[in-house]
Amino acid sequence: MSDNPGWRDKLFGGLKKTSSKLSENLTGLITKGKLDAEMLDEIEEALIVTDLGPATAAQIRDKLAATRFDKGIYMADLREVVEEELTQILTPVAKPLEIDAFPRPQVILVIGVNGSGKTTTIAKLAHNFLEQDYGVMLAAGDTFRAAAIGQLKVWADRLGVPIVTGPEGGDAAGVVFDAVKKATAEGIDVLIVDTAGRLQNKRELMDELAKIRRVLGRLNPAAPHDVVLVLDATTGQNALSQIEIFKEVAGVTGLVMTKLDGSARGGVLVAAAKQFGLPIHAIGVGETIDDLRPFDARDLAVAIAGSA
Ligand SMILES: Nc1nc2c(ncn2[C@@H]2O[C@H](COP(=O)(O)OP(=O)(O)OP(=O)(O)O)[C@@H](O)[C@H]2O)c(=O)[nH]1
Repeated sequence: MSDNPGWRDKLFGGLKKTSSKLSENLTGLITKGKLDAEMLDEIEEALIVTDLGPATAAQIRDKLAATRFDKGIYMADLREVVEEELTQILTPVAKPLEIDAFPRPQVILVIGVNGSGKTTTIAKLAHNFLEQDYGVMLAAGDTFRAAAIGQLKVWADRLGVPIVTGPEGGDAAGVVFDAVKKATAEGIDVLIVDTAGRLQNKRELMDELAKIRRVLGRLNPAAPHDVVLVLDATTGQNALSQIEIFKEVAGVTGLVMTKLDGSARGGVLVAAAKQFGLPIHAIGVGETIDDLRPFDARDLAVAIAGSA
């Protein structure tokens, strides 16, 4: 990935809202007294009302109970435990998208509700793969909206990568079929496929994704190699129900969370990791092409705990 020294500032600056929310909830609870059961309850409740999720809150409570009970506790101690536990939850899921499919191309289906940052994420992924010298092609599988096709075309032009499109309202599986054939013929390494994000009509979406899968499977039984769900951090707990639904309709293999710059709800990434254990490939920290970063567990833990 390109050297973009500003991204860390963006991540830490962006997650400031999340960490401040956590501090606000916790500061009032820390007194000079020793850590007792009542204080543990209050800390757990304060953690639950952030977006980290009840299971993470319970884990942090247990750790505090095991290591600090009946001892004096300060905000710095609490931050340290939060950072440690978040690192422990996030480390196993931090997995960049690797291009290792043989035969090529590796087919990456990108799914997510409209507005989640799907198109921008596709462009950012393409940019990252180009920087690693992979040949990239895009497929406009969201045939439902002309705007989606147009937007993806603009990115393809900007990046200088080929794109396969079909008419608005056309058959998405047909576009994907053409794209795989073309990508194979041209020796492309990575084919990134945009898909429709119509959760309003779950049945239709499920049918469409199933059809895309069938068509892909006919050309290459290993495809799609990745099914990446794009989630918008600002939607908070709603992101968790989206994972639930898309897992059912599309067989999600990994996550990208966007808009971690400036969301007070970034803690939801931890809740997602704890609840689903799906790989987290990358995070979006802004609107420009360089703003997709590989997911680093410790950085995120430190940024949320505010312990930097
Ligand atoms: N701040 C910020 N904005 C982002 C990020 N990722 C995407 N966006 C913005 O979010 C908006 C929606 O992004 P799109 O990529 O168009 O989202 P989409 O899911 O394809 O949405 P539709 O085009 O409605 O299907 C755009 O204004 C993007 O610039 C991010 O990581 N941070």
